Amino acid sequence: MNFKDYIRVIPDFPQPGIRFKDITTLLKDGAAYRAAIDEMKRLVAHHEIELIAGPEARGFVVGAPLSYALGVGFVPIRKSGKLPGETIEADYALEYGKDKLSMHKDAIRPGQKVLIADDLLATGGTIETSINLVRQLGGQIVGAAFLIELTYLEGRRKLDGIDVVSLIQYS
Ligand SMILES: O=P(O)(O)OC[C@H]1O[C@H](OP(=O)(O)OP(=O)(O)O)[C@H](O)[C@@H]1O
Ligand SMILES: Nc1ncnc2[nH]cnc12
Repeated sequence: MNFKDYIRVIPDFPQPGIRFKDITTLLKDGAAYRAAIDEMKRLVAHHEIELIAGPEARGFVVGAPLSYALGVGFVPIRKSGKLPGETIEADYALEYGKDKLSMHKDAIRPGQKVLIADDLLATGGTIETSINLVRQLGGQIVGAAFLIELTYLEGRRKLDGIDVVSLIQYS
């Protein structure tokens, strides 16, 4: 399946100059969505994974089905002010803005092997900060998996030493 055919590119969203990769066109196609998750599962199959962590909101629509497929837990990384328990937080910047991410302090047991999952790797700001939060809680990052990678933004550079896989690349 050519997954790129299912992604819609919208120019100048959410701000001028950004070519937004819209995954809703893939998500609404049941066969394509399932095939994409199955393929991501195949790409990470060599890792020993105990938990998947993914950032709100699109990281949930990739990370949660992947965790179901692998039979492991899912931990949400949320924008600040959304999680009800005690949290740790960190500021971050992404391709078109900045925000604050948070995790529950008891989300991860020290030493747990965690795969980070998100829909898209752009500058890597979101994932770098997600990884820092997971590590702060004692989690061991075993890899990072994305549906889409914007290779021209070189987000991988921020993920030095981490096995990064992506299903679709834009260069
Ligand atoms: O590599 P980066 O430059 O950090 O950009 C990638 C991030 O940007 C998008 O999230 P966004 O903050 O737009 O939130 P959403 O998932 O709630 O739409 C996307 O889902 C990634 O998490
Ligand atoms: N170009 C882009 N399209 C969709 N989501 C993004 N997140 C960061 N950059 C993005």
